[in-house]
Amino acid sequence: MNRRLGRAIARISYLPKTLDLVWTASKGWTIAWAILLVIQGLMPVAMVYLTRSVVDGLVAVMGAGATWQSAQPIIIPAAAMVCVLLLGGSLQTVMEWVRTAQSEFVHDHITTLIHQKSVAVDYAFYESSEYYDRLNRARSDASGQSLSLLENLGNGMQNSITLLAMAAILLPYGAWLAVVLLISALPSLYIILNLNRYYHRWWQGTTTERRRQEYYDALLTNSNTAAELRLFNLGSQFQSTYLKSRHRLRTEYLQILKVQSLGRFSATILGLFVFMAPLSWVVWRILQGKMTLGELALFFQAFQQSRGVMVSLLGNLGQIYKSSLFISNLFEFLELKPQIINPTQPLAIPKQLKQGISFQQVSFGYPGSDRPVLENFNLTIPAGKIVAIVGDNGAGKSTLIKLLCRFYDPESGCIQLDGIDIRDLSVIEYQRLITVLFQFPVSYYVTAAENIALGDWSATPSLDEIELAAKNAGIHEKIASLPQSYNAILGKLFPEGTELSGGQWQRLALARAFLRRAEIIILDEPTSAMDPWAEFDWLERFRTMANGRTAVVITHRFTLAMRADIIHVMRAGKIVESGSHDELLAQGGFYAQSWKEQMEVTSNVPV
Ligand SMILES: Nc1ncnc2c1ncn2[C@@H]1O[C@H](COP(=O)(O)OP(=O)(O)OP(=O)(O)O)[C@@H](O)[C@H]1O
Repeated sequence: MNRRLGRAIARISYLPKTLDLVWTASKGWTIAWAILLVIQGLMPVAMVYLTRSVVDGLVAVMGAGATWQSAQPIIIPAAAMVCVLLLGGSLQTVMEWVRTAQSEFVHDHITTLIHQKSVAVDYAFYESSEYYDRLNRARSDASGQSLSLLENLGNGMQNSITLLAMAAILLPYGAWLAVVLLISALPSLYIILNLNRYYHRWWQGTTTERRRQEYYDALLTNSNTAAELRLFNLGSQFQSTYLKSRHRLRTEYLQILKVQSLGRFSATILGLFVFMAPLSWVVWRILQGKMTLGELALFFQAFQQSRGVMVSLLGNLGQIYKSSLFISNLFEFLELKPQIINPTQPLAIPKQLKQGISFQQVSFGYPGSDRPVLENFNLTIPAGKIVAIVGDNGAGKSTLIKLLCRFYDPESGCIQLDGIDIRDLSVIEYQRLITVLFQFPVSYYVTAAENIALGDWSATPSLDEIELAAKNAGIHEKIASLPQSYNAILGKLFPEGTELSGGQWQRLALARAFLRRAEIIILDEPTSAMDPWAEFDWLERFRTMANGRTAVVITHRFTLAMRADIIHVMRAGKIVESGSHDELLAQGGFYAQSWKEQMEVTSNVPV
């Protein structure tokens, strides 16, 4: 019970934060919205008063005989009633406009916050399914829920204003009427809050399942999977998995809807019963001649409207509760704290590497895994050298790179750059020293020039610099042959885009690296999409770029590894052999054996 209360309070505590968020996103529109709310809140009360004046006036006219003179007192309240009705109609339109503008601003603000957080969190988050659940929950209609919360808060206030004013009107007829009205609301309130909590718990618990649906939807509709899906005839298989999952969620959701509808229906019936009691009392008073017909009209309108307002106030409270449950997901996401943080007093980054990089007694295992990938691991990468790391699948090569890029920190031991622990350096400045050429570089669907400029975007490189990088990487001719040359959009996602081959995308990535001019170059199977001739050409270009810089090449290709100054052979998280190509061949160990096998396979001739 205490825990439930604690959780409820924690969620309600997001309310001021949500208001702050909406306020920051759209100050002017929010003020306009608040003014409109107050005006709209007072309008029903005005209507009730005017109705009484009109009805009492009519009764008097009918008593005195209908003449122009006796009808005069009715004209002003009747005209005022028409004005209030007209105002109500036009305010509704203005309110819609204000709400739409406000929602646009709030949506953009929330999206910006989510984007900022997604970029700021550790890379490690992207390797955990829990993160995706959180992101999914945070994104799920966050702006809609914030505005719904605000709207319901506003409507709740508007309804409260109306209700208080109505209560004031009813008070002369007996305080018990207001009490009846309030008490009748309690069971409904309980039902509404519980239903919302139940729905949210279900929604939260099914996040992974909804993500699975999105995954299968993407498999069925994505260009990456289109070829294999057709060849392996996987369409019906994926569709059936998708539909099974949809069936489960749909059935559960419809069940919840049923329970919700029943709950709301019971609340309405209860409210109607409560309404009967005061109404019977009024009818009885009129029969006794203790109330006028105008008072009957006033009472009926006031009580009927109060009941309507009460129902909608309850709805507001339920929605506020529901939205705060959903918005808590957004704030929980925004509160995620990165583990890779800057030191309070970062040391100066070495201008040029002199000694190099060294892994010292590094131990590391992935979060949630009890098996370490590296244990007391030592490795030296001398400055200005090209070092290749070869090894079988799962040996830990990529893990090594992730540690070197500071995507993760070691559990023990350290990685040093010219003798400085990289944790003592500013993360951004340190990562600025590194260029990584991935096996599957990102294909940015922007222009060719922008694709290259992204290598050093903050320096706003000139077209000459971009062209030089493209020439160095051997992709200039291809770009120049496109009708719009460097302004050509690449990829097929957008109109008039030109698709490149895998090897051409890899060359474009090399051009980015040329432009970045980083001190440390990391290559993760960078030539996997190239034929041997292209690879040879690429390697020559890479050597030009790497000249004097420190490079780490991860590869299964021995034709690539053999060009490195030093080759390390990695197996099961350990370096088992080190040396130049010739030295390793002479050792006759694992490298020599693998070399022989690979040469036999590629040439089909025993070596
Ligand atoms: N994000 C992760 N979470 C948990 N375990 C992981 C993660 N990434 C890799 N591993 C595990 O760590 C071990 C080393 O993986 P790593 O990717 O470093 O190997 P690799 O040498 O690069 O392999 P390959 O040559 O196949 O790319 C493997 O057993 C793998 O299952």
